[in-house]
Amino acid sequence: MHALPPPMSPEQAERAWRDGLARFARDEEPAQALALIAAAAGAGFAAAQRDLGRLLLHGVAGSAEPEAGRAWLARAAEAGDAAARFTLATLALGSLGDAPDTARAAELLTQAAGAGHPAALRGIAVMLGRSADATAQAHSTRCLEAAAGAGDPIGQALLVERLFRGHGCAPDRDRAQALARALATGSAAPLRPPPGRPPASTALIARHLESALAPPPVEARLHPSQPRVHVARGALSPEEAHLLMLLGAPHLHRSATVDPGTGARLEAPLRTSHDASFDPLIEDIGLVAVQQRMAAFAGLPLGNAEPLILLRYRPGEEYRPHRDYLPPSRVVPLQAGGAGQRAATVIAYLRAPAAGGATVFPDLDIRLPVAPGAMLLFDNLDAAGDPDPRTLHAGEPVLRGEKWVATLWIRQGRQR
Ligand SMILES: O=C(O)CCC(=O)C(=O)O
Ligand SMILES: [Fe+2]
Repeated sequence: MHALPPPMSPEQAERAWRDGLARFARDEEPAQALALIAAAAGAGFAAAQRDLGRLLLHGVAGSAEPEAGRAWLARAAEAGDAAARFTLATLALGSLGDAPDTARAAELLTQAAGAGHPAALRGIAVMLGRSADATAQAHSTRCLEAAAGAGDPIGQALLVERLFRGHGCAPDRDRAQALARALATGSAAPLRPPPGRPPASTALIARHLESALAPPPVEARLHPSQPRVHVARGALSPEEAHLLMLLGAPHLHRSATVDPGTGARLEAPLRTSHDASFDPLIEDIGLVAVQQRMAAFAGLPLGNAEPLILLRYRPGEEYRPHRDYLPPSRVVPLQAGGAGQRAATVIAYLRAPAAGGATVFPDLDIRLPVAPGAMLLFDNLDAAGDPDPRTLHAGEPVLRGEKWVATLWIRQGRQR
């Protein structure tokens, strides 16, 4: 008979959890580190349950075990852990390809925000900030103030912009500048502390989440029949565009293409931009909502999408004429249980350069200048589901300023 391990006291559990995290931070003995955190989780320590859940979800010390990960996160959330609630909210919104459950996401977000969780407060702020309604705007600014006050650097950067432009609040350039200076020097700025209760009701948040996931109305059908080339304007709020840039900027690197023969990474003149890929596991409500909206615009589930890619073009940089569908050697067909071809591409335009950078389709005689906040959808396959060579397209060289976009390549079948 196996002897059961002796029960852990809460103090011992906390010590095991901290020890496990420290070992991860030092990059030593991940299996032992995981075992320590698992022991603390088993003893009922909520923070350890949350971290174990996230480690299993990410597959950090072994292969990913998403179901077990979710179960541990649920236990931590039940015990009141705000960060676990926030992680579950991003999952409920469908970051990993589940059908979105906005009511559940709103409930979890409200709870996490009520406990002062910075990213939850920021997520609510960005969602409510999409609305022109004055009450929603006021709630939104309060949440952003609270996120910034709780030390969230992205919330602080968004708040600077809001104060500067007077979006959702009175413009206050002095305070915006003081805050920007304080952030640049890393000193603590005078900010409002996080709230002791939820800053907006669950019902209000659920309503705004619902509309944030809905497909934007098509404004122009530049090619109405297959392959569709459709445009929606004002599909992203300026704050959402800024959020994507802030989240991805630290991870930008020189774009590369893949050699179709060898699969090797090539820094080719085809694509001279910088890019960053958003791992679907990144926990951010605004990031999930934008991706859901992009997928909905294409009429395909987000679960079929590859990771969203952020692209930045500086003067002289371009994406020369290319097609987005993959060489047949890199496609596992649907019938073989794979995700199939890249059925559609959705591009979200985040920032316009001062000159240049239009997206063009030479064979369809289409030219789309960059309009921040717009989304472009095009099919890559013909009506029979085969690659359509007429989808040849390019990002023209940027002449002045910077062009930022985010591209979602969506497969025929489940990818996430
Ligand atoms: O930047 C552009 O205008 C086009 C981008 C593009 O073609 C892509 O990301 O696949
Ligand atoms: Fe492309």
